Amino acid sequence: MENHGAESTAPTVIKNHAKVDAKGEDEGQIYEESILLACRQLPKVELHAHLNGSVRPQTIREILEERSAAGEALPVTELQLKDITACGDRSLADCFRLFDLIHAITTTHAAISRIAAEVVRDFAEDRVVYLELRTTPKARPEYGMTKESYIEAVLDGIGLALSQLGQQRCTTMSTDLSCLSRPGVDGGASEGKLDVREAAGCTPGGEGPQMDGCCTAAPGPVDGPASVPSGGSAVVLTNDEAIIVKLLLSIDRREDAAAALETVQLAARYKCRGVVGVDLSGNPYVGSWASWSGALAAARAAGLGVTLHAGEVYSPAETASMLAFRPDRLGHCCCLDRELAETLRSSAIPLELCLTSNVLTQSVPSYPEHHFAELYAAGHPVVLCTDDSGVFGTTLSREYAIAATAFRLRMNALVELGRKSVEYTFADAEEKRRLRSIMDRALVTK
Ligand SMILES: CNc1ncnc2c1ncn2[C@@H]1O[C@H](COP(=O)(O)O)[C@@H](O)[C@H]1O
Repeated sequence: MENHGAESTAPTVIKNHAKVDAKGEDEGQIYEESILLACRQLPKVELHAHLNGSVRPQTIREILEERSAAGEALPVTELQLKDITACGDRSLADCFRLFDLIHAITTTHAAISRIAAEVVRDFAEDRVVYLELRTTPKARPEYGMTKESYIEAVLDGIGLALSQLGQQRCTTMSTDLSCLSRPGVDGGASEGKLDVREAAGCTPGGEGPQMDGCCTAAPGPVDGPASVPSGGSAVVLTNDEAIIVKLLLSIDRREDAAAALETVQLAARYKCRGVVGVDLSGNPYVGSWASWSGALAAARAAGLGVTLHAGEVYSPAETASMLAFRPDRLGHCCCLDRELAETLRSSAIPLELCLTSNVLTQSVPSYPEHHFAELYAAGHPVVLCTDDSGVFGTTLSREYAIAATAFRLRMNALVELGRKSVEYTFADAEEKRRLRSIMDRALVTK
């Protein structure tokens, strides 16, 4: 592996406060701010992000305020709210208790749409050019919600964000080139600037997204090379860098075979609306593989991508069954014995790796000891992802900055990581071509 080669005149060091508190100051040092800023300028691919885990803490507070103002009894106590909105070390078991609390708050179609819209905007702001968002469809009869209407609410939110992103790009062209400058998840240090060539592709009011089949923010006819950022933290976007968003439907491990099959059937039905695959997730201590394997085989037969959370805890028999199933991708794989690790390596199944999630939940002991290092060095296909950016207080750029520091990767190695990630997406051939060309330009200019 290579050195990242960052300049280091009086660097601002970002610390992981949870680790600082627990283990002393130096262990909290995880990257320099200059590296984070550089990572924010890289086009990136996010393949493992759970919708309700990516919710902004502020949104949770605001939804509760609205419910309180409407005279509703609140589903969480002050203490629980503090727990949800504080990012830090938590055991996996704590995480799943937290997700139940978040679900008790985000109960309505409006809340789900809002969260989906915000999550898409946050990833776009972080220069994610391709996002596969995943969520578990939920039926809540008391709120008039079916699994189908839940999916519609998510798609509405994605569509709203894409249309807003498209409008911001186009309407601001004539007046203010810094229109994409808005507070970011971690402080708003990045600014978006539009390439003037976009002007030719903009219609007054902007173009809306195409939610029927393809979820892309305002693609325009201009296809020119990316501008080289003039310095600082400006992110320069060109029209063909508009974020592409796809949806995966998750099967929760608490669900039985019938519920899992229902999710797969919904995913197949919503293929024409941007649903590209199915995920198996949820508390790894719950349920058994045999309950969902039939539904997952049906997903594959229906032409859907399949990705599985595997080996988040040590569960060798189940992990062996999952590897034998040969899904398109796997998430985590933190706890494998030597034999399983060898099977994984020879399978060449791409891995979605979530550094901060795994460290904070103590699935791996520290960033430098994360299995990313070994797999990356061995040339195994790996993709850096956030998992639950709201719950773990991270962004994809931050995960890249942590990887750059912990594994001593240069910027071009990170671009190459993003470029390879394109091959593991569930995007179609044309979308992959477009994404490859974005990555290639970044490789040349960084
Ligand atoms: C920390 N590692 C993890 N391991 C396993 N499953 C996880 C997870 N993080 C999130 N989820 C899954 O995603 C749901 C929240 O998003 P949605 O309501 O579906 O949008 C959680 O309830 C859990 O099932």
